[in-house]
Amino acid sequence: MTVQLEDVTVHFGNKHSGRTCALEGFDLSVAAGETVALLGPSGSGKSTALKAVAGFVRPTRGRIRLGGNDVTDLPPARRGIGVVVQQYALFPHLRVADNVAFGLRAARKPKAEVSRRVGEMLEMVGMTAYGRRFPRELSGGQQQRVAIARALAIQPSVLLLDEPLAALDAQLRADMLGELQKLRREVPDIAIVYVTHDQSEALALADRIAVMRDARLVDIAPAAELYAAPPSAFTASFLGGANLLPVSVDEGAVKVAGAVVPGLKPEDGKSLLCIRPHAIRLEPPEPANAVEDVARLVGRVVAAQWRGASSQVTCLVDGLADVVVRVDVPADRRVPELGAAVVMVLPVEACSLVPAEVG
Ligand SMILES: Nc1ncnc2c1ncn2[C@@H]1O[C@H](COP(=O)(O)OP(=O)(O)OP(=O)(O)O)[C@@H](O)[C@H]1O
Repeated sequence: MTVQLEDVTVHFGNKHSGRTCALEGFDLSVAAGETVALLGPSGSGKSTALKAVAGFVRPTRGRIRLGGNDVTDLPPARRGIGVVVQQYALFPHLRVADNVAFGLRAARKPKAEVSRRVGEMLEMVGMTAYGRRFPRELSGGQQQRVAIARALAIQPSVLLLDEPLAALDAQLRADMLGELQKLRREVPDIAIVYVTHDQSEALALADRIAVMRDARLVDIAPAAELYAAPPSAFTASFLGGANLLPVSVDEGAVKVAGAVVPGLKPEDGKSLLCIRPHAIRLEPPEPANAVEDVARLVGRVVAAQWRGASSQVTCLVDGLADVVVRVDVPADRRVPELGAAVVMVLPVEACSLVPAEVG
């Protein structure tokens, strides 16, 4: 079932308590079988958008449609949506199987159907052996799996997930991410909206990513496209921490700090060069092989952080005040000393141009 938010605006508070605009003119359409991640910094309006779809907040303006039907005025329980939030929110006094059965019983489904469906759901999330336990007797990851089983038991055609992995440690998060990928294959027709501030979750799960900032949608595109060719400076740095370097145009050539970026064509209104930290190579300052399709920036190392599989090295570029370049140096390459002069090699196929921020 398609989920549509049309020009949705949500204001909280009043003139006494102070008004917050949590969502402003928000448009989004999620097709049946599609997963869209809402990605953005804290307070950007992601949860509010999701709550508007679930019916937990009432839009100040705009409409919510499910399968083409206007549900803006329907209470949450009548929207037929599965919702999973960050803090599991299982009923503590009910056993696992009863938690999963809750929505089916509320809908007065026959006993045999309830027990068959609960069995299927627990099997799908690998929790068959835990049906008689109480939530407090489960780990965080197990509780979250039960929460997902409960949300899916009512066979919703829309599933809303609000930071479902945020309360889990790194290993569990990775395991659950795998489970969610599996779930998508098992319920292929469901529309999923996935709220996260974690770009790796968004990249792993979403068909499309909607990047949000200050109550608005900034960019929306297929995940790979948004990563490879971000349309805005904000998305470039939020998704993958891209470097953004000011360019000048000289006789039809794009230049960074006076160095030509061969093969890159100037584009109207785009004055920043975007390149990911892992795409840059560091070399000692020696004469270059001129035939390479690369830009070469001269500078020096000002900081280095070891991160296990790689080190992040921060460099300043000669001739570019106040601009730092972050470079990921893989563990098998030598990390230059602090203060060392280096050449940052920018392969042209990894460079794109984005507009500078306005306002
Ligand atoms: N019930 C509420 N009353 C008043 N203000 C609210 C309410 N809920 C959210 N807000 C405000 O609306 C804005 C958007 O909040 P929202 O929870 O949608 O952000 P978010 O992107 O989901 O953030 P996070 O990643 O921190 O959960 C914030 O400024 C928040 O303080």
